[in-house]
This record gives sequence, C-alpha cells and structure tokens, in this order.
Amino acid sequence: DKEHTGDFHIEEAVEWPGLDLKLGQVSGLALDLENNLVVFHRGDHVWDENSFDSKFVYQQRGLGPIEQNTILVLNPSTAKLLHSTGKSLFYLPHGLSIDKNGNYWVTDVALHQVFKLGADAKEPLLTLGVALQPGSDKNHFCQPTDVAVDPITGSVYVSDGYCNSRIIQFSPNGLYIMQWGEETSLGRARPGQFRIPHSLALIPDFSQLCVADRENGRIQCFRLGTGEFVREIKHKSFGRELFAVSYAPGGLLFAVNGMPYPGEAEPAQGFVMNFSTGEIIDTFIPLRKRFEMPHDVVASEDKTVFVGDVHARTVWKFASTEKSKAYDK
Ligand SMILES: O=C(N[C@@H](O)C(=O)O)c1ccccc1
Repeated sequence: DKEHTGDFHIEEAVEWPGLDLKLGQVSGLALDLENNLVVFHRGDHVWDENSFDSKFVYQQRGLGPIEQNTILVLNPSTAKLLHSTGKSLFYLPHGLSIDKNGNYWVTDVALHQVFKLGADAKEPLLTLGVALQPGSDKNHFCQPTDVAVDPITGSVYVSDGYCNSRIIQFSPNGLYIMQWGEETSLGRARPGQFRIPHSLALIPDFSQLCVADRENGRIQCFRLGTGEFVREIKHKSFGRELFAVSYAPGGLLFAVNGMPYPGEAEPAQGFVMNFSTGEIIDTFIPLRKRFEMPHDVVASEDKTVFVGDVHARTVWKFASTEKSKAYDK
C-alpha cells in the first residue's frame, strides 16, 4: 500500500505549562544542544518610549543591569527550570542564538553590544561593540538585533539593527570581515535594503542567511560568505511587519509577523514555509491567550515550535498534528 499522510499542520501544545511562567519581556528564544528551550528575557526592565533619546542613547542606566537571571534553560516538555544565568549583565536583551559548541550569543539594544557567553560563564567570552555607545563603524552597533553563527566556518553574522540597516560578518574570534545592506530608500524597497533587520536564520544546507526585514514585512536571503542577494520571500498574509524567521533542519522555514495595523485584515500569526519554494504550508495562532507582539520563533527537527512574545511576556509551544493518514487500497 502507498501511504499518504495528511497535509502539514501544527497547533498549540496546550499541555505545555510554560504559559504559567512569570517572565519579563521575552525577546529571544533558542534550542540548546540537548533541545532544551533557552529563553532570553528582560526581567523587570521594559523597552518603552522613554528608553532611548533621539540619538538612540539608552536613558535608563540609573536602573543598573537586570538583577534577575535573563537566560533561562527550560525542559521543553515540562517547562521546568533546568538552569539559569545572565544576571547583572544586561539592560535590554534582544537576540539569542546558540552555536554548535553550546555557547550563547546575545545582543543588548541598550548596550549596543553583542556577547558570546559560555553556557555557565558569568563573564562574556567575547564582546563586540562599545558599551552604551551607538554607532555604525566597524566597532559600533546601533541597537543590534540578532546573531547567527555558521556551524561549518564559525563565521559570526550580526543583524545591525534598529538604527542601522546592515548585516556584518565577523571571524569566529570577532574580527570584522565585511558587511552588506543599506537603508531602504523612499518608494519601493529594493534587494539588500533594510528597514530594521530584526532576526536571522542561518541555513547551512543551502549556505544562506535569511533576514527578517521587519518593517518591509519580508524575508531576504543572502549567500553566506559573500552577502550576495539570493531571493526575497514575501506574502500578503505577512502584513506590514515580519518580526522573526527561523529554520528547522529538514527544509522548513518558520516566521512570525506583527500585530495588524488598524484596518488590516491579517492577524499576528506564525507561518510555516517550504524553504526551497518559499510557499506557506501552514499558519498558526495560540489556542490559549493570544499573540500580542510575537518576537522570536524557534523550531526543532521534530517540528516542535516555540514563540516568545515581548508584550504578552509568554512562550507558547506548538507541535505538528499529522492529519489522518489515508491509505491507497
Ligand atoms: O519595537 C519595539 N520594541 C520591540 O521590538 C522590542 O524588542 O521590545 C519598540 C518600538 C517603539 C518603542 C519601544 C519599543
């Protein structure tokens, strides 16, 4: 018999108790080498209209760094806290990713810096950028948003940022290699132009780096190592803002968009796409509570997906529900 499986579908795993966690603004998610869920959150700090002046200088240094542990390692099924770190280091956490050696790579938009942390190191192993100093040269970022590390070459890619429009490549030990990208000019957004490069997904199998080009409501993918534009993925159902993008081994690309603007039809939702064709094969929203500002998404090989939300201060879990299997007689 030839077996057909139903089309792909994911829905919220309502048995996941992670909704009860008391978290700060959840900005970044990653899966570690044991497939535990790692959450990067802001404890008692919030990013609001008063956080920065017109020159993007952080205004709340007087608060000191976040005293809570900002990096939480959770059991992906029970949401039990396995390990936590990252206290007294950060002011406004943003992006998080984990390299093939299990090191954490994070960005802080208040410090305008990127850090490499050993899973249990208290002090960063590597620091890029100058604390609290926004800029756009080789040694300064402006509200850097995410980091991705190539598992084959160890190259480090940084999406920089809310107040810059570029992707920078560094060597494994943090030497500036090259950059690409420019501000979106008035009118149509052209390839290689950004309006908040907000999240990165590195796809080793295809040697591509995909960027959530947030305010252009699109994903742009580039060739690793050269920064050459490969293609854009954009759908009407993304609406105006596309916040995060993530790749799961096996060829699926995941994304979350922003809340609809007044009058827009499309709700905040998650998307599952076939990486090769760029086509949407499923969309998802929570059954419990609702997306407010879905900010990061991460997916494992078995199609378990987690979404972190900055305003809802929540992490939802989604799992694939293989539809009914139909058999040819
Ligand atoms: O986008 C914003 N924040 C999120 O991305 C986030 O990372 O919190 C933001 C915009 C205006 C004012 C304050 C915050």
